[in-house]
Amino acid sequence: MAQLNVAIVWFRRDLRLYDNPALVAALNSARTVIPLYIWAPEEEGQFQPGRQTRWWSKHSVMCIAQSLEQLGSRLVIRRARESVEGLKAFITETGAEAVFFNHLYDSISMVRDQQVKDDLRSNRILVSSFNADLLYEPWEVLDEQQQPYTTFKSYWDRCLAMPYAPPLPLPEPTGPLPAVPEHYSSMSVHEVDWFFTREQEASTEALTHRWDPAGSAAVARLEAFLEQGLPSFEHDRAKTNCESTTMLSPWIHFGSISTQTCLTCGLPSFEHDRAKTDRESTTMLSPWIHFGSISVRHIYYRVAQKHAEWQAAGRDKGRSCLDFLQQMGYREYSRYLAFHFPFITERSMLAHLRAVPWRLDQDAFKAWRQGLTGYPLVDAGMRQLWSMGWCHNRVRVVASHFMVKHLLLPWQWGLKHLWDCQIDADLECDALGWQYVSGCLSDAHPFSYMIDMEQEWRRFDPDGHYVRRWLPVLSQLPNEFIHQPWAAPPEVLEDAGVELGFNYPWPIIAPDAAKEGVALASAVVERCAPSSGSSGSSSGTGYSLTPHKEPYRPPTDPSLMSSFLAASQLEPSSWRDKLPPLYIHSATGHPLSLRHSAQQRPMWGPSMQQQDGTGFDHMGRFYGLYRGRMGQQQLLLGPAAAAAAAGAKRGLRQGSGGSGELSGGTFAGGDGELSYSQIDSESGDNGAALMEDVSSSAAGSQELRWQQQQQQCEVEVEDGDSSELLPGSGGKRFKLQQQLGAGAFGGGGSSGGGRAESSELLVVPSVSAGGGVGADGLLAGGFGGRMRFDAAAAAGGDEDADMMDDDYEEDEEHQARRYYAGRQMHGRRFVARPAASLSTACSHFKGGAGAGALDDGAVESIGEDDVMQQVEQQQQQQRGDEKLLLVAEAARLQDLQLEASSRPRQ
Ligand SMILES: Cc1cc2nc3c(=O)[nH]c(=O)nc-3n(C[C@H](O)[C@H](O)[C@H](O)COP(=O)(O)OP(=O)(O)OC[C@H]3O[C@@H](n4cnc5c(N)ncnc54)[C@H](O)[C@@H]3O)c2cc1C
Repeated sequence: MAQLNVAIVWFRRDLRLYDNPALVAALNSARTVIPLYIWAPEEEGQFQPGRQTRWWSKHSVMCIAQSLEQLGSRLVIRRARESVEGLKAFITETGAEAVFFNHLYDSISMVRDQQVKDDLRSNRILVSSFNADLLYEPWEVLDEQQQPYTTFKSYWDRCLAMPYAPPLPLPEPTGPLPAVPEHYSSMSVHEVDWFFTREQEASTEALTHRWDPAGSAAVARLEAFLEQGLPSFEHDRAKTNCESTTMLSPWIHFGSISTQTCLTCGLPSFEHDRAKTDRESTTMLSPWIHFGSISVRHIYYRVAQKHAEWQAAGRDKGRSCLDFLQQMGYREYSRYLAFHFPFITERSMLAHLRAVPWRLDQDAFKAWRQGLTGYPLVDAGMRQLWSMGWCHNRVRVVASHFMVKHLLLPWQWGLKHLWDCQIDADLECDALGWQYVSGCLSDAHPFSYMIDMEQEWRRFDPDGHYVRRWLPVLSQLPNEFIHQPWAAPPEVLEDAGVELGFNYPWPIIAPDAAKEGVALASAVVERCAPSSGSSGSSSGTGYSLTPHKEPYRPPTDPSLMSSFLAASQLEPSSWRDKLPPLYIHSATGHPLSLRHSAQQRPMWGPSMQQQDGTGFDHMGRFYGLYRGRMGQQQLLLGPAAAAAAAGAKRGLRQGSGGSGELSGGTFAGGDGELSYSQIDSESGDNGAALMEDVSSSAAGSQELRWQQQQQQCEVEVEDGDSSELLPGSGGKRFKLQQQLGAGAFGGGGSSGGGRAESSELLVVPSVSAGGGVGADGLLAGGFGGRMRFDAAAAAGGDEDADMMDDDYEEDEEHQARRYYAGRQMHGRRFVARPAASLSTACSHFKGGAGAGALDDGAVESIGEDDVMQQVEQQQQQQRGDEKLLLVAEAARLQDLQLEASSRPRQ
């Protein structure tokens, strides 16, 4: 019987109507129940939602708002800097007497929720909170001494043996809900600033084609999994390609699904299928689970129900069911650890693991993020992640393990990167994953353990299907070499069109060297390990059980490290010198930092290797789709185009990565992802603030610009024929004092050309188009420089590739038309599209279009008239050498500005 007049249900990551105890309690307590959602990302500090999560939040909130409306209620959406303030203001406005919400377990939420309780209770407001996220609350599952468990097995065994079952999922309220009075204003979902910028929002548009955040979609996925995936989960879950798991995590996270719906899709084979990388062996439900769109209790009981059905039918699928539930158990455990040890997002659970002498190498980190490590399984995973925001758990394990062990990069960096780019980004699960792969938990492998990469690919992607899908540049390699292109004989590589160091990197580190590095680092760690039973550890496990949130510490604890160094009589610098060398490529193919040049491998091959644009670019990134708008025209561009497009827009801080990542294929190779690499955790800055700082990340690399500026690179333009560069072509040549063509043009745009011929940059019309004529265009280009170079040659050239600049001046109309034609050049056929000419006219798409020009089919719906119209604009804007000179000058100025803004802060 309702006793109160007005109560508020505060929705967070429990975005569903069924199995929502806070909603039920409110409905039972008050005559008017107001569902409230407060968007206050800033209060999450450095873990405020990443780009992908923002997209999901928006759509998830839209779904719950619709569901509430269907029942006669209304979701009130408010914006606040801090939820507490927003909540208090709304209570004052409504005169609410009670607030109901469901628990969250990350440290930021726990602190905030406690503050809410204290604040409201001191104002005599009733506050009640409930468990809607877990089978058991963390404080329910304790050992005999009433202490938390610190190994998963002991924890999960206890959960399975609990004397009482997890709460049954509550049904959805039936009948109409109390109406929310009109005068309580609400933002519409579209008014909320979900994203940092409009460009960022646009960059997530492609997610719409991949994901449906509605709770009903999660339920459908779960049901399908229970029928098709679960029976063989025990064997197949390691198939990493994609859908062998539920992908329910965001729904569950936001609470939009309940367990009943979940339990019928891939469950029967879960035990066999879940680890296979080349097909759908797991549920892929993680994003829904994360957002609570699906309830974990619903999943739990649907699996149990399914198990009972199979048993009754004489089918023994117990192993698969248990294996699957164990995955859910890991999620439970992540919250359990976060509750009892709230520092797990920042510090190793095992104290001595804080002594790992990390490499702190931004270039290596960047190569890893961009999928340019030269290890196909790792690179494929990172590209899938960029493209979909999701990849199979096994791939996450392999990729993160590679980062931590092969590259010796601090796991906290990886955690933040995944936080930014995963669609199911979930702080507790993310932290648990990283703590495990880094050996930071007492039941994890020790730090010295390294997974056998060969065994991984033989087991999880034996035929290379997964790698072929996400690294099309390697797709023609025979199975034998698909996972180790470096081992293929030259003729095999040539037949497959793979040019190591050019369209796919050499391995960033040799396996033996990686082992050496880990052995060295392990020596430090072991030295710092507490002896069994020493103080500071719990039960001899080495755990530091400090039960409160500790302040952030640098990845390598200096005090631990210095004691090791003192003991071993090593200087810090000499220690670092002992680490094995890395070979690093940038996204633009530029050798960012080639240390140990004596051992340097051949990096670059001939420039005309690129095929005729059937779906991948010169660095092996393949073309998907990027949707953009130019006037009324809908554009579909490849990732290079997207990269450039994003890069072209000055002030679009996250640059090409933002666009690239949505480009359907893989990531675009831009620097959007720099946002996290730039995060200085110690300062506690968040992604948003730092994106502002990464102003030079548009299309090229901050490092490049910085380096270039150091070397005072100058650009000059020379008239004349560039036949040495490209027989028969009549392009313009930019001479760079240094080889840093990329830097000279402020972006990847010109880097292809610049790098291709070492110190010379051939400027052909499409490069000027793509590389940028006009201020914005200077940042255009992305990594497609070389492609534009080729494309331009092909597009403008005759059979002997005779082209460009003169024709360009004299006959732009003719040239524009020629972009439609396929051309022969050096025996290769190029199909050049109007994009090249389009690029010159559209300030937003300048660079990309140039790249798009090569990409057969990447540009759609561009009529010839449009091209001509754009050429007209182009004629007005840019003419010949003078303009190019201006461009060069503007580029230099821009670099100066970018350099100033990107200079490391003091
Ligand atoms: C370095 C690293 C980072 C990770 N970051 C995240 C993250 O941010 N968000 C996230 O949801 N998962 C994370 N995981 C765990 C795991 O990779 C995903 O949960 C899983 O791949 C999701 O796919 P699925 O829904 O098909 O899983 P299924 O196998 O179908 O499992 C069903 C559900 O169980 C949970 N689950 C499964 N495996 C794990 C696990 N190892 N740890 C915790 N929960 C699990 C998820 O909620 C998942 O949706 C991370 C793992 C690693 C190694």
